[in-house]
Amino acid sequence: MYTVIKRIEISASHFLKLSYRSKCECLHGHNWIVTVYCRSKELNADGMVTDFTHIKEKVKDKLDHKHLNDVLPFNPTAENIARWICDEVENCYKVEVCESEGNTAIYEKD
Ligand SMILES: Nc1nc2c(c(=O)[nH]1)N=C([C@H](O)[C@H](O)COP(=O)(O)OP(=O)(O)OP(=O)(O)O)CN2
Ligand SMILES: [Zn+2]
Repeated sequence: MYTVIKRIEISASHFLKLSYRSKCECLHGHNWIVTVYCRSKELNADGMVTDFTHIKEKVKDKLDHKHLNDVLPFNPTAENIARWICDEVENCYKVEVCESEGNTAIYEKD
């Protein structure tokens, strides 16, 4: 089994729609750290699990310097973002989304 791990930094704003009062309902931004894990039993014809550059493009082109509420069709919590990235990237099985040093969400496929 081969594994590749790609770490990506993103600056983006968001606000959360919540069922309770929270400061996070107000527009604010983070310097997000996203770590994408991909794995495969076999390498492709190029000798890769998934190209690091393609992983970066999928995530960064869509999210960097964007307002996440405008570009994602769901409430942009760290958990939902991790799930969305995992579904977007070829061979991805796990994504960590860190919105600040103390706040990390992880999505992993079963
Ligand atoms: N489970 C989750 N909880 C929260 C999320 C989330 O995505 N998943 N997101 C937020 C907000 O985005 C907010 O920006 C972070 O909240 P909070 O930790 O309260 O604020 P700070 O980063 O400023 O941390 P301090 O400890 O207050 O310095 C909220 N919750
Ligand atoms: Zn936030």
